[in-house]
Amino acid sequence: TDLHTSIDKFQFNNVFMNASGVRCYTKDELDELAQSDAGTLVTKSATQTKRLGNPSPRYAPLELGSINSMGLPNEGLEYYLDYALDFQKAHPEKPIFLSVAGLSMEENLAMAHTIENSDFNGLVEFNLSCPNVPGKPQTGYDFDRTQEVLTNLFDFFTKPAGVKLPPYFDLAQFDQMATILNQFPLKFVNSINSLGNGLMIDPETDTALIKPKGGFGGIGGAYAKPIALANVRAFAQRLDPKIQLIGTGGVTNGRDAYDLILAGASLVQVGTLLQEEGTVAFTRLTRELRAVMQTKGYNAISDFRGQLKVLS
Ligand SMILES: O=C(O)c1[nH]c(=O)[nH]c(=O)c1I
Repeated sequence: TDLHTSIDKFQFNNVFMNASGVRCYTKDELDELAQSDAGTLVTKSATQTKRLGNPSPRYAPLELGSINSMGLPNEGLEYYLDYALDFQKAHPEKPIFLSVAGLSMEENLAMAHTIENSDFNGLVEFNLSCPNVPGKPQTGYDFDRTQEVLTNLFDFFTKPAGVKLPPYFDLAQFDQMATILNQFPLKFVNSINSLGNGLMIDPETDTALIKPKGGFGGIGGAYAKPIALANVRAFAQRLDPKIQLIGTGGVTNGRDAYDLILAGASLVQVGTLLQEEGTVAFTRLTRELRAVMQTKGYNAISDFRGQLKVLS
C-alpha cells in the first residue's frame, strides 16, 4: 500500500502533513517537519509584519484535544516566503504550502500581490478562519466578505491556491459557502479549522485554563472529529470536482485519517496530535493507515477516497 496523493498538478509521497500553526513557526520547526515522514508541510499563517500574538498561557492540552488562543503570532510573510523560496530550490520534489491570514482584506490582497510577484511555486492557503484575534471576526463566517475577498483576489492571483475554512453547523451554510467557492479557480478547500471560542476550566482553581479572551479559544483534537468528517463530506458533495479537499480535525490514529479520506480528503492535516506527540506522529499514522488499508484490501488512497457509504 502506498500513501501517495495529489492536489492539482502537485504530487505528494504521503497523505499526511501538519496543520498550519502547529510546529511550523520557525525555520528549525519547518525543517523538522520536512525531515519527518509527512508528505509536505504548511507554514504558520502569516501577516504582513511579525506579530507576538496573545499573552500566555494561550495553549493547553485537554483530555480529548486542545484549546488555543495563540492570536496569530508569526514571523511575518517575508520570513516564510524566504523559507519557501530556499526550500523549493533544495527540495524541488516536495511542493509546500504557504499560509496567509491577513487581518483585513487589504492586508490579504497586499500579501497575495507579494506572493504573486515572487518565484514561489507551491500552493497558497488563504486562512479565512482564525478565531483568536480579539476584535476580528472570522471572514469564513461572513459570506459577503468571503465573496468579496475571493473576487478581489482572483482578479489578479494566478498561483495555485485554496482556503482554510472554519467548521459550519448548518446545511444551508454548506450550500451557501459551496455556491461561493464554486465561482473561483480554487485548487483546494481545507476543512476544518479549530472549533472557535471554546472554554475549559482548571478544576483546582476554578479558573479558565488559558489567559486570552477570558479563556475563550479554538478547540482541536478528538472533540473535532465528527465535525471535521461532516464538513469534509458536505463540501465534497457540493464543490466542483476540480476543487479538492484537505481534511483537518480529530486525527489521533490511522483510522481517523482513513475516515477523513473516505469523506473525500486528498490530504490529511494533523494539529493537536502533532503538537502533543511531535513529528514522530507521522511515522505512527503512516503505519496505522497502511494497516487499515491492508485490512480493507486497498492499495492506494484513490481506491477509497470519497467512498463513504450511507445506509439505503
Ligand atoms: O490563534 C491562532 O493563531 C490560530 N489558532 C487557530 O486555532 N486557528 C487559526 O487559524 C489561528 I491564525
